[in-house]
Amino acid sequence: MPHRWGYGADNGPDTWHEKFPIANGPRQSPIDIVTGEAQYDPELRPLTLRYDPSVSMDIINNGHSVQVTFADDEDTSTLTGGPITGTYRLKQFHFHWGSSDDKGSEHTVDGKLYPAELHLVHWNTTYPNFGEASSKSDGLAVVGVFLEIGDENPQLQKVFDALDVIKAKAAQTSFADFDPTMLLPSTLDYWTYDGSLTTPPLLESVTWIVCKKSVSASSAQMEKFRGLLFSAEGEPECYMVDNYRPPQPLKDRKVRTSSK
Ligand SMILES: NS(=O)(=O)/N=C1/NCCO1
Ligand SMILES: [Zn+2]
Repeated sequence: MPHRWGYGADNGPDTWHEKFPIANGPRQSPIDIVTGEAQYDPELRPLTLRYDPSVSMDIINNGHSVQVTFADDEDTSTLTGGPITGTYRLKQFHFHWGSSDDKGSEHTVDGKLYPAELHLVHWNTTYPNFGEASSKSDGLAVVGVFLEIGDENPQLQKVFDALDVIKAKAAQTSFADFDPTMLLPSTLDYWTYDGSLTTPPLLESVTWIVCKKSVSASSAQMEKFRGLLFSAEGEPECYMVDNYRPPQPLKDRKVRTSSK
């Protein structure tokens, strides 16, 4: 059985470079966002996120995260504007979280870790599909949203309610009519930089768009993420926690901001 990547001691982020040498590449993600270093760029446009709930399909435990997938054969759920040119289609969203509320996000802000981070993954429609786009330098755009501990989030609750039936790796269930717009913060000011997937194959094809404003989740809701398993049915149970890659070197990159 191949030695699959994960977040454990013997297959975690520090080992990924063995099979994915790009792990030490020039534009890896996530990064620590040093707010004082971010450059305001007046040419950055507002984000336009137009999502159609009718194309949400299912929710799956893929062994690394919980992921909601969307039908992406038409421009029904798209990202335009912001730092990108053209139209990017929503493929899926997923989360990263910690074993406790003091960690879990992938990006950090002035060294601050959030309890979780939502990633909305989009691909550039100048390419035929996600797979092709994922190997191009401008192929993907991921919108990151931080989750903070606060009031219970009724929109997120729909995701949490589905988790009980997808506890083990590879489990999935239908997840129709979900509008991811409801997961977005009230204002869409953002930081942006050129980066990579934060999970293998770590391809350097992502324009990162990290929202400045976070959304809330209650501690009880956060606890529900931690009930998921990295392991499949019949395997020794391994709880899905700390499924985040730590910040990587900024190297020769600048972070821009859409607002002063
Ligand atoms: N955490 S991430 O960079 O969004 N990773 C992925 N992998 C496949 C799609 O998004
Ligand atoms: Zn992610």
